[in-house]
Amino acid sequence: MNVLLRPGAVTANAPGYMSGFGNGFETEALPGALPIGRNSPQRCAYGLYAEQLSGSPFTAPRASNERSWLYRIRPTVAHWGKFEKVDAGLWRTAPCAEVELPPAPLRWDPIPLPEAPTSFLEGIRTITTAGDAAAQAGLAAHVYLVTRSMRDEYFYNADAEMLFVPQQGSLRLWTEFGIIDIAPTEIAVIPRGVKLRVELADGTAGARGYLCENYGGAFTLPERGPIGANCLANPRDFLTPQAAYEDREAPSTLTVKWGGSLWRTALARSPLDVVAWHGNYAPYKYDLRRYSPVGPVLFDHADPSIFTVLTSPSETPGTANIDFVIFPDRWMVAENTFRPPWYHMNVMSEFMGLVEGVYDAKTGGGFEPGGFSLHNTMLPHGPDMSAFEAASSAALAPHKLEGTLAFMFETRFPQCVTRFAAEVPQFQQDYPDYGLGLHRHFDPRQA
Ligand SMILES: O=C(O)Cc1cc(O)ccc1O
Ligand SMILES: [Fe+2]
Repeated sequence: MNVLLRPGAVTANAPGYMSGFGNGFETEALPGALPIGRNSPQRCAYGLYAEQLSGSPFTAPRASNERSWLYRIRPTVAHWGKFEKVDAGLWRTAPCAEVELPPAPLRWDPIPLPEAPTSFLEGIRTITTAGDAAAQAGLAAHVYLVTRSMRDEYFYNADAEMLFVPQQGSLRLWTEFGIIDIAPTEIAVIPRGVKLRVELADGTAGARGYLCENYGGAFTLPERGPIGANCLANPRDFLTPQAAYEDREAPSTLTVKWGGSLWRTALARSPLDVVAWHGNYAPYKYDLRRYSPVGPVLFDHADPSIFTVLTSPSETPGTANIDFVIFPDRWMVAENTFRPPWYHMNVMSEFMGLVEGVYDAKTGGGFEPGGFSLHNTMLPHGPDMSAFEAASSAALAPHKLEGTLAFMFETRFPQCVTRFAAEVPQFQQDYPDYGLGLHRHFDPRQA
């Protein structure tokens, strides 16, 4: 197995990563900490405890069976004090029908970082929820705002797997499995039940990004079908951290998101005490700039599913609980084609964000990096007037879209807007009208 250092950061204390999507990894921070050829020796090396973390039912088919074995200073149950419910701030969980808005396309300006010191746990702002967390179906789409690191504060999410999409500022995720550094244009996935704390990277005063809580089937790579064995997101570009542990005695807290609420207990030590682990249930990161898009090379605009990075399957084939789709740099070459997204209505609902640049369907302003939009189930949407007028009269030479990165959380479920999102000043009151400006071009005398 390849062991890689973070590209561009080959220093003695740079976290190390292992390459590959969904591999059976093995890694140890002390020599000999990992039992060889067995999971549960009578006594583990260094006096460690063995603990299994099951991300799928024991009996799931091999292709979706996920578990890891963790060798830790104490088992998780020894970190288990009395939990008290704490204020979840602006974090919401499906089902959450706080407000009812008329059906319309919705959009928001970027939400600024707060002045007050705000940790990752305090800085979650839920924008939409969909499905039902207890039924293990659906998602929540959030913005996170971070201006202070979690130090002796630890967290795990029992409700959902978490997909981080940084938009501004870098984060260091200290997880039970090792350390993950992420910056804008990268993503990280933290599986359900994995403990972590979220730090601002050195030199980062504040960080903002998008967070998708996936209540359903774990994210996996989409099938490539006739595309074949290469392109889109290639498995070797997914990086999982090598084991790293904290042996720290200090007054600490552990917060657990369980059943839509936050519960907290006091601890006397860090629970990130995993010295070695093996298995295929582990956090990972991926640089979206390594995505190799495949698209129309002669004419027409293909469905955005060609740009799927990760998919959370449902029980119905082809009907995703969530598709995570990106719109990265790429050449536009289609002949005699309206190249931006077409006007359409979709049974899947579409939450979109913009990491950087300009999105080709919205060139008239208003969809800014850090902003986001919601085109809900079966609601009409498409290019704004500026994008339509330019694209329908442009000379169709090959043209490169550069410095751009939009993304979509697309789900089979309708998305409910939270009260926060409906009342925040960044909610664009006039966006529902953007289509009204599209001119009539119809002339029955001219084909
Ligand atoms: O609505 C959007 O902007 C996302 C989108 C992009 C695209 O190229 C085709 C369909 C689609 O929903
Ligand atoms: Fe769309």
